[in-house]
Amino acid sequence: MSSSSKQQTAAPNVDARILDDLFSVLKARKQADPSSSYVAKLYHKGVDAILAKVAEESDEVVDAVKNSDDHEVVHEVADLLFHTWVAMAHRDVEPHQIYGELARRFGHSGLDRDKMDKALESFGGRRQHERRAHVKSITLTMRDGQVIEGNTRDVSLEGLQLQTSYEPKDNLLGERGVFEMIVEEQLRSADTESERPLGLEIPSAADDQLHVAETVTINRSYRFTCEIMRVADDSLGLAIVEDSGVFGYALANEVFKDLF
Ligand SMILES: N=c1c2ncn([C@@H]3O[C@H](COP(=O)(O)OP(=O)(O)OP(=O)(O)O)[C@@H](O)[C@H]3O)c2ncn1[C@@H]1O[C@H](COP(=O)(O)O)[C@@H](O)[C@H]1O
Repeated sequence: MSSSSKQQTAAPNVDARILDDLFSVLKARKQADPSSSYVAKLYHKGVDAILAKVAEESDEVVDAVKNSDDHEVVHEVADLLFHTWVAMAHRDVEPHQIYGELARRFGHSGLDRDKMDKALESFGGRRQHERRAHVKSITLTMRDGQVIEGNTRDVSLEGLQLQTSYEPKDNLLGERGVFEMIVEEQLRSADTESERPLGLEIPSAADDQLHVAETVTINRSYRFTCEIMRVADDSLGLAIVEDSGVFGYALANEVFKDLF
């Protein structure tokens, strides 16, 4: 057994977290010797071989559901999920992106999704598949008490684009902190004009404590580690750090509820 596979002897989670456990192993196998690992051998054979297995397992799931017992269905669905995860690892698509997309869709039937997609298309269009035209006012209170006004725009599920007139912008770059997305349940009604301000305080680089100036009382709040980064020559973004897909869920609820 190769040393890297020895490392995976810890008992796996027997719930959905197994998908994350598995993905960690699949990522580790990118450095493994193909002779010691089925996954490494697949990577070595290349993307066509990986996709051929996904297609093969998909056919086997279809056949099992139509003609076999539950045990066989479970076996083949596990094969399909596994090989799909290998394809994702090959593409460096992380599980949380899938979770975030499913969260975005959560609670909306297929019809709602069409409606949602249509609403989004008329709402400044869907850019790069995940981008949503979306403006929320934001108040940044620096550790020295300086207040910076801005707003979030062009939101993707990985982060928020931050626009602020604060200068020099470079002073904010690289600052890490936690920001809280606060979702106002009572404002869900479609006829409520709501510029929901988000409270955000960026600490000085030396201070990782963050006191979020909560600016909206809410039913639900989510805290995310973020880092200020440059997203274009003249604008900043809040990159969500180590998000487990909850950001996508919170954002989906916060953004899409305006549309219904
Ligand atoms: N979950 C799996 C997993 N599921 C299926 N497989 C392999 O995928 C192949 C499936 O091909 P086939 O469908 O042709 O084989 P089969 O399933 O036996 O036969 P049928 O389903 O066609 O009837 C088999 O070789 C299985 O062993 C897997 N190989 C590895 N993993 C995981 O990946 C990790 C890394 O594996 P290695 O890289 O080999 O160490 C392991 O620790 C596991 O957690």
